[in-house]
Amino acid sequence: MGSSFSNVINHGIECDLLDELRENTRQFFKLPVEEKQNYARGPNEIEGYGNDMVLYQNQTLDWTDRIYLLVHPEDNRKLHYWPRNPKSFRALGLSEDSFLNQYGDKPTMYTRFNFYPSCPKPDLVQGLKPHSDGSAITILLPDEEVEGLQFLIDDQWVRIRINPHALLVNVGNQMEMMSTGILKSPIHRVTTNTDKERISVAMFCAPGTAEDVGPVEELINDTRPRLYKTVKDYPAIYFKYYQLGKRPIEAVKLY
Ligand SMILES: O=C(O)CCC(=O)C(=O)O
Ligand SMILES: [Fe+2]
Repeated sequence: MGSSFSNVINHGIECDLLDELRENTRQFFKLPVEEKQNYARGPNEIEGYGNDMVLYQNQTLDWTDRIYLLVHPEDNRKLHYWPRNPKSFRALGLSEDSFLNQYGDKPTMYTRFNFYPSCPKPDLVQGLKPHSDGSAITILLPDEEVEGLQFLIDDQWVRIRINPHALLVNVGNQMEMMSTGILKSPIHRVTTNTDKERISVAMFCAPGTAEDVGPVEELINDTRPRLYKTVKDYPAIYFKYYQLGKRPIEAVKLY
């Protein structure tokens, strides 16, 4: 089976709401740095405003600015990281259960708002380095006008064309693990533009970190082996490997 992602068009979410989400994302990144810094990621935190944590010398950095928020479970939200400005940010459809209400007992959903400034040297630096997502499923709302997202398919980078009304659904590492490789989490990256900035909003959905995540027993048989370990808190493994430039899913492969 090839890489697993698809553009979903009839998703039932109002286009106006998606446009509003993009508009709020743009407005947030246009705020003065001092105001955005009010939501700055604390040391050793993954949530908040800012770029990658720098953990290693020679770590590849991305040409992007972002804010990353835990949305589910609701009780664990850290609201001091949630922008007060633009005003409607906190009230957005994000706070509804539209994506996750059938997703187990205590699933997690993080939302990452990405801003890629125009870049004078797009051949030297990427907006987001090649990776596959650590989620089970990612729902991505890309920029409605500026391209940049590319998937690695058969060793070729394939660009995703703009479809302003589509949500892109992407399989993450945890779905690859649970499906024992039937669904593969594709490698993707974001390129930059010399004269255009770009935004996107990525919602990462996954089982709760206290859950055991690994191949579903019913899928294992003589021809389909158990390819992955069963682990708790895969995101912790993911973050450690990712910034080293290694493929995190390698850490949980059995062979
Ligand atoms: O900006 C995009 O289109 C993709 C973002 C992405 O891959 C991510 O945040 O993991
Ligand atoms: Fe991604």
